[in-house]
Amino acid sequence: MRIGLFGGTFDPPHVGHLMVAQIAREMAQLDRVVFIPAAIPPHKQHQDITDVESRLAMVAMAVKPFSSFEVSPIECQREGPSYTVDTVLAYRKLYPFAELFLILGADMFENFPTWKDAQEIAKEVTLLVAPRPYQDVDQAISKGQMTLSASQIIFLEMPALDISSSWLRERLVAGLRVDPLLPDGVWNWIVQQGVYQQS
Ligand SMILES: Nc1ncnc2c1ncn2[C@@H]1O[C@H](COP(=O)(O)OP(=O)(O)OP(=O)(O)O)[C@@H](O)[C@H]1O
Ligand SMILES: O=C(O)c1ccc[n+]([C@@H]2O[C@H](COP(=O)([O-])O)[C@@H](O)[C@H]2O)c1
Repeated sequence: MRIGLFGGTFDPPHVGHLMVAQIAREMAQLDRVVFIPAAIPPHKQHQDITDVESRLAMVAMAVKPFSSFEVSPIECQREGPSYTVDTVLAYRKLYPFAELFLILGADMFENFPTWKDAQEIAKEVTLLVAPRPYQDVDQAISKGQMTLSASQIIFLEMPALDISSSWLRERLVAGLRVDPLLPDGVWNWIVQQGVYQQS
């Protein structure tokens, strides 16, 4: 079994996330891609982040049409910062013989060496790195303080998609439409729940 783990804040999930997951699935022949919303993303200011139940609900809606995609609440059930090493080791325990992959954008790849127990993570997974605009991956590699062999990294072949949750949030808070860039159902849910309405 080949499992892709795709962690993120997903505040909100967008079509960029779905396309990255699709290309990862194709290029690494993944049987499953597991989207894992971080309860407390270690490198983000978490007081500004939408509650994890709402993000989990949005991701569940986003993956629904895709039979190989699923969402896991594993990081929502843990106390404290959502460290990827804990998630990877939990999956290793659940699936001792699976090939594990970690999907991440080039921005995250750049600071991967600073993650908690990055070496431990790198022992367990192959990294699937998606391009992001303005992010030079070669430079990211040379900046890294840890050595990853070429066989530990697969660069996803796709155009860099200039879509981010933060830009979508800015528009949502301003009351502007973003539905063309949201997965099916997510826009209606956001409007119904008033998730990004300014208080
Ligand atoms: N458009 C995109 N192209 C490639 N990778 C992406 C894209 N958007 C997000 N990712 C990757 O998906 C993972 C989860 O990202 P996250 O949920 O933080 O979305 P984001 O759009 O980067 O959010 P924000 O703008 O709030 O930082 C990260 O590894 C990130 O690099
Ligand atoms: O484990 C870490 O030290 C670590 C540090 C920074 C980010 N991450 C993970 O990287 C993923 C993307 O993070 P973010 O902040 O872009 O949503 C998410 O799953 C985070 O938990 C993990």
